[in-house]
Amino acid sequence: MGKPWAAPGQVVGLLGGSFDPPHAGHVHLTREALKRLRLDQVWWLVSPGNPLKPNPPAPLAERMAAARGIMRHPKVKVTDLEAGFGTRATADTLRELQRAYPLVRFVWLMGADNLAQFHSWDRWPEIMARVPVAVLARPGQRMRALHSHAAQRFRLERLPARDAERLGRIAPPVWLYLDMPMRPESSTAIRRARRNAP
Ligand SMILES: Nc1ncnc2c1ncn2[C@@H]1O[C@H](COP(=O)(O)OP(=O)(O)OP(=O)(O)O)[C@@H](O)[C@H]1O
Ligand SMILES: O=C(O)c1ccc[n+]([C@@H]2O[C@H](COP(=O)([O-])O)[C@@H](O)[C@H]2O)c1
Repeated sequence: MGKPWAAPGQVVGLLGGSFDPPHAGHVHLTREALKRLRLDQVWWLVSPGNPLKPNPPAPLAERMAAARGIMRHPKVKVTDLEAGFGTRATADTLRELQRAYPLVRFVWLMGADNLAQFHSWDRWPEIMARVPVAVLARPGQRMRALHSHAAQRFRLERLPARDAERLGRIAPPVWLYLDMPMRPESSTAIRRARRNAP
């Protein structure tokens, strides 16, 4: 796959995930982020494998094809950039992206469940230092996320949601939590339902 392109100064949201499989919750998060954060683009980073998940996901090509099938929007690109870089840890992926696209402004997007365990990610403060972070609501995760270790440690760097449009142009560390109409889908639930299907 060719590398995606962004013009100098563009603000590009990054949604990293296993996408095993991709679902309507991912699409919803992406559309909300595009609109609320005024992003020029969103790039999905379909992960070769989450470093914290012991079981390997479905083959990358399968997840890429499914992601391209479900996420159709002119401003969204589904990528396997991490496979190309040979990175798994997000801190490494961001370093490579910033090296490859020095004039692009990246914003890390994630669901609230990921903020709740963000402090277990490899070199997570480096991620906060590299890019603004937007955390989007996910059912049942609001309190866990907002009381998480990462939220507490970076409480002074939290931007109010009303300033969402500015997030991508503020120097990190900076983050915000965005409430939005929530979607219940999860890949775990879909995999379970498929396993139990007759
Ligand atoms: N329904 C949803 N609402 C909001 N964010 C979501 C939703 N589903 C996934 N996300 C976010 O999308 C990103 C990628 O998610 P991922 O591919 O792990 O899907 P998942 O449904 O959480 O998978 P799994 O159940 O296997 O952990 C993560 O930041 C996650 O928080
Ligand atoms: O860098 C890490 O240590 C790290 C630990 C857990 C998850 N991540 C990233 O978080 C994103 C969401 O992962 P997942 O598996 O929950 O979809 C994906 O881009 C992973 O690579 C990254």
